[in-house]
Amino acid sequence: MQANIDATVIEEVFRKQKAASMRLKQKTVQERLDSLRQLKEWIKSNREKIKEAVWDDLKKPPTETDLTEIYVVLSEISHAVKWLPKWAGVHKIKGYLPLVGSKSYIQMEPKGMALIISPWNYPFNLAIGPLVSAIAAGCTVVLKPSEMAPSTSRLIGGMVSEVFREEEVTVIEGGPLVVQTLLSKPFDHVFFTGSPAVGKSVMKAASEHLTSVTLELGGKSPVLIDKACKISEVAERVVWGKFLNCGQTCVAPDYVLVHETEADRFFEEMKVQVRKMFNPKDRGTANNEDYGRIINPQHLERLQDMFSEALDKGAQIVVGGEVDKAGNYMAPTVLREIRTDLKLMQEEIFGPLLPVLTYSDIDEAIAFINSKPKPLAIYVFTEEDFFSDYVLTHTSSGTAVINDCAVQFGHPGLPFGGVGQSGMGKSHGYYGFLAFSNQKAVLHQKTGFTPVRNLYPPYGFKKRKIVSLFLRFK
Ligand SMILES: NC(=O)c1ccc[n+]([C@@H]2O[C@H](COP(=O)([O-])OP(=O)(O)OC[C@H]3O[C@@H](n4cnc5c(N)ncnc54)[C@H](O)[C@@H]3O)[C@@H](O)[C@H]2O)c1
Repeated sequence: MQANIDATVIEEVFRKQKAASMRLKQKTVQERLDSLRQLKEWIKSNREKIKEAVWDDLKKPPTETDLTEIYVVLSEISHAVKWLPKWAGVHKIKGYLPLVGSKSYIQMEPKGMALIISPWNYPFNLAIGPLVSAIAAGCTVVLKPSEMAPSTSRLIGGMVSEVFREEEVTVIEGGPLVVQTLLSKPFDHVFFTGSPAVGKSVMKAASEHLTSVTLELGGKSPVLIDKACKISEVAERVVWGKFLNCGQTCVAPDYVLVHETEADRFFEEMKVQVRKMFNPKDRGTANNEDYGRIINPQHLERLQDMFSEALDKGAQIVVGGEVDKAGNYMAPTVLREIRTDLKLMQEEIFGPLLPVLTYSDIDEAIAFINSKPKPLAIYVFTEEDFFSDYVLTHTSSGTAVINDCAVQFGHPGLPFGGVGQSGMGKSHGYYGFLAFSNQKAVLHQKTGFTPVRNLYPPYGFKKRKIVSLFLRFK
C-alpha cells in the first residue's frame, strides 16, 4: 500500500506489474481459484475490522455493512469460484459450412494489467467486486480506492498485501492527481466506478492508449408507480431502496412518479414506513444501527442547497427535513409539490432527499423519463404485466426492476451497469469476468484441402460461377 504517492513510485509499480503480467496471464484456473478462496477467507476472518473501517468513514450501520458490503462481495466470490472453470474454459463455436473442416472456438485471454478506480459510497464492495472479476480473469491489478473513505482504503491496502503478491495486486491511495498519473500509463483495461463527469475524463485519458474502459456511473433513476399496486408494500420497498446508505447509492431511486389517484395514500404510507425503519432517537449515537451519515460537510452542503432551493420554490415536506450539521446528519426526507426546474430534478441527488411527482397519463410519465439521460435503473411498481412491459419497451436504462428497488445489484448472475450517460460495459459474475478478458476468436484450419482454396485467384469462369452460386443462397 502506498500513500501520498509520486509519479516515480507509480512508474515502479507499473514496471513491476508489466514484468509479471505475462507470467500471471498464464496462471491456471486452479491458481486463480486459490487466490479467490484466500480473499474470501480473509474477508470472513476480518469481518469486524471491515465494519469498523466503514463505520469510521460513513457511520454506516454495521448490519448494513454486513449486508451491502460484505455479503455482496462474498456472494460475488462464491459465484466466481463456482463458475470460473466454465467461464475460463474453451467455448466451442458451431461449424460453418463455407469453412467446413475447420474448428472454431473462443479462448478467454486475460487482458493483462487492469486499473480499478473506486468510489467512497460502498468503499469495500465497489473496490473488491471488480477486483474479484479481474482476479478471476487472470489480470494483474492496480487498485485506487477512494480518498474520501480513508479507513476502508487503508484496510483494503492491508488486506491486499496479506493476500496477494505486490506484482499481482497493488493498492495505491490518493485523489485525482494520482488517478491522472495512473491513467497516463498504458493499462490494458480501466474499470472506473464514480460520477459521470469524472468518468468522461477517465475515458478521455484512456483513449490516449486505446485502453478499453468499463464505466460504472450514476444518474437519475426513476420509480414509476401504477394505479394497480399495493401502495403500502410499494412505500416500504421505496423507503428501503432510497434511504439505504442515506441515499448515497448509485441505484437509489432518485425521484418518484406516482399515479395521481394513488398519491395521497402513497404520501401517508411513506410517512409510516420512514418512521418504522428509522428511529430519530438513534440520531448521533454511536449505537445507531439503522441509518448512516452523509460522507462529509461538502456533500451535506450540496444537499442542503438543493433542499432549500426546493422549499423556496414551493416544495412541501411529507416526512423528514431535519439536518444536524455537526453530525453530517440529514433525515430521510420525502418531498411533494416539485417543480421540474429544481436542481433536485436536474442533478443526481445522491442523498436522502426524495422528490415525488404525480402523473395522470403513462405516456407523459414515459416522455418525462425519456427527456433525461438514460438512467442506471428504472423501478416499476405494478400488478399488471402489460404495464411493466410497456414501460420497459418505451424507455432505456442499464437495469430495470419490477416491484422492488436496488436489489438487482445483489444478483451475481445479472449483468450490472449503465447505458449512455449512466455507464458503459457491465460488471458482476460472468459479465465482470468478460470485462477483464479478451474473447480471442480462434479458427483452426485443417491442413491440406480447404474449400476456400478453390476460390483463390485467378478468377476464371468456373470460380466466378461458384461465387455467384454462393451469393444466390444468401
Ligand atoms: N454505477 C455504479 O456501480 C456506481 C456505484 C457507486 C457510485 N456510482 C456513482 O459515483 C458517484 C459518487 O461517487 P464519488 O463521489 O466517489 O465519484 P467520483 O467520480 O468523485 O470519484 C470516483 C473516483 O474517481 C477519483 N476522482 C475524483 N475526481 C477525479 C478527477 N477529477 N480526476 C480523476 N479522478 C478523480 C476519486 O479519487 C475516486 O477514486 C455518483 O455519481 C454515483 O452514482 C456509480
